[in-house]
Amino acid sequence: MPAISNLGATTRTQPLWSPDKATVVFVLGGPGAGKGTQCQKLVADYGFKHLSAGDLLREEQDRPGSEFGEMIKSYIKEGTIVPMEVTVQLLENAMKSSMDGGNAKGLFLIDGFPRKLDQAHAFERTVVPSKFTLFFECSEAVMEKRLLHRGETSGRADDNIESIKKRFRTFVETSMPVVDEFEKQGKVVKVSAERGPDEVYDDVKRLFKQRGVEPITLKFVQTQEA
Ligand SMILES: Nc1ncnc2c1ncn2[C@@H]1O[C@H](COP(=O)(O)OP(=O)(O)O)[C@@H](O)[C@H]1O
Ligand SMILES: O=c1ccn([C@@H]2O[C@H](COP(=O)(O)OP(=O)(O)O)[C@@H](O)[C@H]2O)c(=O)[nH]1
Ligand SMILES: [Mg+2]
Repeated sequence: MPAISNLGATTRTQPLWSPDKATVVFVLGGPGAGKGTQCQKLVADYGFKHLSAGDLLREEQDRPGSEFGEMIKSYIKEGTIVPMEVTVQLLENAMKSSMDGGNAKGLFLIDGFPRKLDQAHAFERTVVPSKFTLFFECSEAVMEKRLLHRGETSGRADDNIESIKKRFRTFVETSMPVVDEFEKQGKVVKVSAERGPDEVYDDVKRLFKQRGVEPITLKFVQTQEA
């Protein structure tokens, strides 16, 4: 991944792309709601590039020589939101390299972002306005169970009960206002995320269709049996 040597993105006054050059669907929901799991399914069927803000931050945290590594580590452990200049720049860099590298249509699922109003405003003002937000609704009891299970193998510093409780609090206090704001604009697609991954995905597909987003059609060569 390219280094984030400058954090200029958020100082621009115009978006880098117009919505006809880049289609961004934000994917939100509490920690453990299943954002990453559903994004993987969507990538296979719709040709989106999946960008997880959390993954990009963890990658920058572990990049040798990063001036932001220690800062990112402590925000993640505490379940708080890394200053938006860093995250918006990481996303912009990843979007540029995806579009240079074959994602000519510029289809993006941005997973776990924006988690705070300042990030939402900065991204839409300086990178590209989003198409809509896919929001996974899930109770804390279910999310906690999933995260503790994930923590058995994830190696993540924040999949433990102390960090999970802090992340829930950040989600309610800081991230839900983002969903509320997009909802007022009619830009939220809500899905109940408590059933199994395939049942949840059936709803996602149905709702994408309603929003005019269709799967990639694969052309099969028909073979005839003698
Ligand atoms: N619908 C589901 N039912 C049960 N477990 C799920 C479901 N979706 C995801 N999981 C599991 O729950 C954990 C959290 O899912 P993940 O996709 O990483 O969520 P998020 O990105 O929202 O934190 C993972 O271990 C995943 O395998
Ligand atoms: O825009 C973002 C997205 C994530 N994070 C941090 O990264 C952590 C993990 O995010 P991720 O999306 O990977 O967690 P998930 O919800 O998928 O469990 C969050 O708790 C935050 O501390 C952040 O600061 N800004
Ligand atoms: Mg995730």
